[in-house]
Amino acid sequence: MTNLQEALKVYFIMGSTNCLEEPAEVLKKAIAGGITFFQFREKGEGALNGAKKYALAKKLQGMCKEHQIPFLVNDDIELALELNADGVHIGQEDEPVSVVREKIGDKILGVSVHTFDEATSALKDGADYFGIGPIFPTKTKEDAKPSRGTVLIEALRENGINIPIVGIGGINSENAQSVIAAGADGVSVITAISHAESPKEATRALKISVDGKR
Ligand SMILES: Cc1ncc(COP(=O)(O)OP(=O)(O)O)c(N)n1
Ligand SMILES: Cc1ncsc1CCOP(=O)(O)O
Ligand SMILES: [Mg+2]
Repeated sequence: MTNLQEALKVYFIMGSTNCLEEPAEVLKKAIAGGITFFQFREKGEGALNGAKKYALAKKLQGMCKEHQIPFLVNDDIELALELNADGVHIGQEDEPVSVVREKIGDKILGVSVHTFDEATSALKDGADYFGIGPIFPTKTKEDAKPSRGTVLIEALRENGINIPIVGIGGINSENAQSVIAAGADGVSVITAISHAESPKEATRALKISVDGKR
């Protein structure tokens, strides 16, 4: 496996409902800007299902493969297995971490955690990395919890928990460095790239911010 900590730096999450143009076009531009990780998250009003969802996932996976970018599937374990994806991302309302670990073997398993207890359970049950957020307010996820800044990331690091962590929720090139400074290894974003006038430039700017060059 690639070094996960390093690979999580600029983590783009997207599905057709997040895009202002063809999803493949958006992904192509994000790849040109330098994303390091990708999650297919086909969710929300108007989301694709069945064969159409599979076809889009397959197309985006092919693009990621061409550029050696890990391709994860959000929530849908069966789709991830069918596609032989690099991994899955699940949250507290999805299937239990231990069950998913059993199903996916040594594929990458990302888990959303919101409290210290959720984090220690997920760690014990086989998570490879944590997604923590919303860090900042977001309109992208309707059922998101209130934003809580970077307190949980800081608490985990202060307690010696060194699993790879990405922050999520309302992150952009202006605030990404503060998430890294709190102890995250990377930032995961939807609209900062998918709704940008130039997804390529937005990705570049995020990368610079994560690398602390501004
Ligand atoms: C990297 C990353 N972190 C958190 C999430 C959110 O997962 P979840 O809480 O299961 O919510 P949905 O994305 O399924 O709506 C994520 N997808 N990715
Ligand atoms: C999926 C998810 N989980 C917590 S916040 C969020 C949405 C992030 O989207 P954005 O980067 O547009 O705020
Ligand atoms: Mg989920």
